[in-house]
Amino acid sequence: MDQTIVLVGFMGVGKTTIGQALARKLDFQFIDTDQRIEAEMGMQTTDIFRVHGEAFFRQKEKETITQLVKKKKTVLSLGGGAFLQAAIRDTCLQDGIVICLSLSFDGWKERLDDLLPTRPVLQGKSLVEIEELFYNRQAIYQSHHKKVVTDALTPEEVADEIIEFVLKKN
Ligand SMILES: Nc1ncnc2c1ncn2[C@@H]1O[C@H](COP(=O)(O)OP(=O)(O)OP(=O)(O)O)[C@@H](O)[C@H]1O
Ligand SMILES: O=C(O)C1=C[C@@H](O)[C@@H](O)[C@H](O)C1
Ligand SMILES: [Mg+2]
Repeated sequence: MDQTIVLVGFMGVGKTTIGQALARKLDFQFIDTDQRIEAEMGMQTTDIFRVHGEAFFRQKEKETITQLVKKKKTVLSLGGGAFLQAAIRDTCLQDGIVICLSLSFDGWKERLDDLLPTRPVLQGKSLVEIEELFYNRQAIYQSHHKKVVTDALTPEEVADEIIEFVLKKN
């Protein structure tokens, strides 16, 4: 099993944390696409949105993911909005194993304070608007090979469930 494992889901569901645990267990490389874009641009995501605009970020995100999903032995953690683009969904479903990480809104809300400063799409929104975005976004994450509900699981347990799935699949 050497195919790239792609983690998708809303901001803060645990893609980076779980992705790192998963990569360590599988001895795969871990790449977070937000971090990759930030390193290339030498700017934080919030500043990329502010200076260059969201459309610029989305284009960069598409180019970055299209290239990285072709790698082997990699866990790829996507930005929370990446699956808004059909081209990204298609390439990930074709070339990778797509795992959707899911969390209830109640569970997610507990992480909100940590996420707010660094997530441009949450800034300036009321809790009601954020909840609406949370539910509206769920449709795009339904393009996947496997969904894991993470509310009652530690990152290690989620990683183990993903490993069980990918080993069975191959
Ligand atoms: N299974 C879990 N149980 C408890 N806390 C978790 C779990 N997974 C992640 N967390 C915590 O939730 C927060 C958000 O996690 P993380 O940064 O990995 O999310 P993300 O999906 O990568 O977010 P983003 O899309 O915004 O980059 C972190 O503080 C992390 O420690
Ligand atoms: O959900 C989103 O639209 C985003 C999520 C983050 O991971 C970043 O990719 C960026 O802040 C946009
Ligand atoms: Mg992340």
